[in-house]
Amino acid sequence: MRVTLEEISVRKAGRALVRDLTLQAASGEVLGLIGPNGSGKSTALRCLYRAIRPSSGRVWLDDTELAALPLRESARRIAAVTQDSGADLDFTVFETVAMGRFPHPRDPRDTGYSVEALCRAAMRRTDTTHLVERGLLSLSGGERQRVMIARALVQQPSVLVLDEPTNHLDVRHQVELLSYLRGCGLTVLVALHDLNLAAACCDRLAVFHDGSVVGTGTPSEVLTPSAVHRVFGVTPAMVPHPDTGVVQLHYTLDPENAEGKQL
Ligand SMILES: Nc1ncnc2c1ncn2[C@@H]1O[C@H](COP(=O)(O)OP(=O)(O)OP(=O)(O)O)[C@@H](O)[C@H]1O
Repeated sequence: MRVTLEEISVRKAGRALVRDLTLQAASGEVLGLIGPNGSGKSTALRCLYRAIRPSSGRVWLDDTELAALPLRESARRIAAVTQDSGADLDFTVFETVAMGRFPHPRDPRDTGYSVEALCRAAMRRTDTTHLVERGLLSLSGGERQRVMIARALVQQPSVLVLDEPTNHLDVRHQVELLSYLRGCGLTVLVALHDLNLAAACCDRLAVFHDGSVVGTGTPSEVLTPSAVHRVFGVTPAMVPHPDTGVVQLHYTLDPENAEGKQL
């Protein structure tokens, strides 16, 4: 399913959070959203999973305008894993994962077995089976994040939206998740801060800066030293990955640079 954000603007308290933002992910493409803190990545994704309504512009799923779809219908097509997903849900892991079926009408012939099988498969994929009886609130940040990804998979969407899905994950689970995203065949829009993971995982990247998209292209087209310096204010060294050839960034830590700067 193709996803298009067309000239989206979002205004809050008299300020534009994103401005005239246009973005397209082809069907089955993994599109990475990268950019500094506050550049508008989450705001753009929120318009897609309908947590906020754009002040102007349109969102399309193939040729259907998102705003014309009932919420439940769009929830069948789009699953979102957000930065704060599940932070306040007092349910067991299994109950939480099973909530992914909520947008789907219940088939009267469904004995519950197929839903359970779907949940078990999603928990196996996200390495959360051993947590099945645990309360969500008792989990670590990374465990909870993997449970929320399992819930999104159980939704069986065509479009997967993930906002910083790796931020609590250890390196093994980061690699497993991003490997899954690369091969899953769904249209994926994923905001990532780690540019090396973004380069390894994504077919194309959209670079956000100050509420606008300032560049799109393959990782090697977009991640040039000058572009990274312009947008992020750091100058990395670039080397190709020895096995895949994908561009990788290396940073030099310079204490001189930090003097007088506010973090
Ligand atoms: N509800 C809101 N009211 C006012 N300003 C907001 C609101 N939500 C977001 N913003 C502001 O909009 C800008 C874009 O925020 P957004 O969360 O989209 O950025 P981001 O690129 O996802 O950042 P990060 O990488 O830090 O997650 C920021 O300056 C943020 O403070």
